[in-house]
Amino acid sequence: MQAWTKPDIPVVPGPARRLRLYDTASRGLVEVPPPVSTGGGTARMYVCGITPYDATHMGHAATYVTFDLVNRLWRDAGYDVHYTQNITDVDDPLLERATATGVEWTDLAAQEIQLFRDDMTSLRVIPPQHYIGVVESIDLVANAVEDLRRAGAVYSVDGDLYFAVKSDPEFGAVSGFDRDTMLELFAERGGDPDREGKRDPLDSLLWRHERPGEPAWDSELGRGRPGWHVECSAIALKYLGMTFDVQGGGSDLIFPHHEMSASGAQVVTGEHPFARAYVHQAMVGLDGEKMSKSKGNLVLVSKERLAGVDPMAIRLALLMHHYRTDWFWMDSDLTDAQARLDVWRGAIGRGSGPDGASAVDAVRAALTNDLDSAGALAAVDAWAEGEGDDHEAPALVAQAVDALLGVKL
Ligand SMILES: Nc1ncnc2c1ncn2[C@@H]1O[C@H](COS(=O)(=O)NC(=O)[C@@H](N)CS)[C@@H](O)[C@H]1O
Ligand SMILES: [Zn+2]
Repeated sequence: MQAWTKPDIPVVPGPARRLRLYDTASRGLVEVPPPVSTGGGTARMYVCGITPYDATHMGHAATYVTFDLVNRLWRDAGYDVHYTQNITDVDDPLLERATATGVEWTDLAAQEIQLFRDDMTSLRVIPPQHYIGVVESIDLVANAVEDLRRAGAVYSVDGDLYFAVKSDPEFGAVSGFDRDTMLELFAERGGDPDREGKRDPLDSLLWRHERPGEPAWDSELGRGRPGWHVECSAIALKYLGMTFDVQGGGSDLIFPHHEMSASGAQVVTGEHPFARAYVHQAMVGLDGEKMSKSKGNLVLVSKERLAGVDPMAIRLALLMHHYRTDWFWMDSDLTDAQARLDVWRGAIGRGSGPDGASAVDAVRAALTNDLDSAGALAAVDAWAEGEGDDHEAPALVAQAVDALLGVKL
């Protein structure tokens, strides 16, 4: 699937810093890639993509901007970034929305994916090298299910194929949740713990056999369509391989999705871990509730753009919040962000300013410390409000704000 236009990324002089991120699995900061990475000069990341409807709300945007910071910091440190992102362009919620709105599910997916591309382009998010839809990967996913079957991890319930979670000794290592929490979240997030005939209520659907009126594809597994989690195991394994550096997504994916995707890949390969670090964006809400399609309380990037809001102000509004702290979207954030943008643009228009190299290092220090974006913004604020006679500073700071924060001044 076609991704989107890559923004230009200036090279910023001065020493880069190594990135540490909070890893959900080990509940601590980890350096990614590890200092003596076996991967040489490459850094590999998989970020779960959208299910293409109601795109792109500010929760989606927060997630993709967060992992764009990781991408930018790795490039700043000289890594060759291998970035893969999927698109869940066939799944129950998409089919339900298409039926509810009386449109062909393929048309809904196509228009929402295009909207997402436009939004990502306007927010200057660097596109993944591999932007992979499930529909174009049916054989890849079916082969992964076949691999799981050969590993003895698959059984059938009335023709639907399930993953036996007990086949992965590492199951539970991603989330660290207790069983009750797992059962509750599994039921809330698309699982079917109470289905008759399952060996373990937590076993997850790998392949849904064809039902009348539902899309289905021929495969060695029979006619049907993929379950949700295995798609991300299969796509990450094909385009990144095992033990890539970062598996990213929102915190609502910790369980079951990232747990199951990791387990599936671990059983297919017999290796672990699937990812070195599992990194999660906290939830963005509106008026006291999580922003989500099911609630319909969405603030869309495209709506703000069409209303004439500068996408760089939207990006700054997102960066005002730490990625690991749940927050609520406020229109006042946008006003504050626009004001900050005006101050910064004014400051780089001056002939000189305070020492540029130390301001840039302060931005690098904040961002590489678990993406302390608010700290990075404060460092630029301090530079913009200061006085000085460093004539190279305005250009240098503008380059760093563009390359590291993704904000074009
Ligand atoms: N309110 C929110 N705040 C922060 N992130 C969110 C929010 N809602 C969704 N996300 C994140 O946005 C990304 C896309 O969400 S999604 O459209 O529902 N799609 C999916 O979760 C699957 N297609 C992943 S394979 C996911 O990483 C999800 O965790
Ligand atoms: Zn995923």
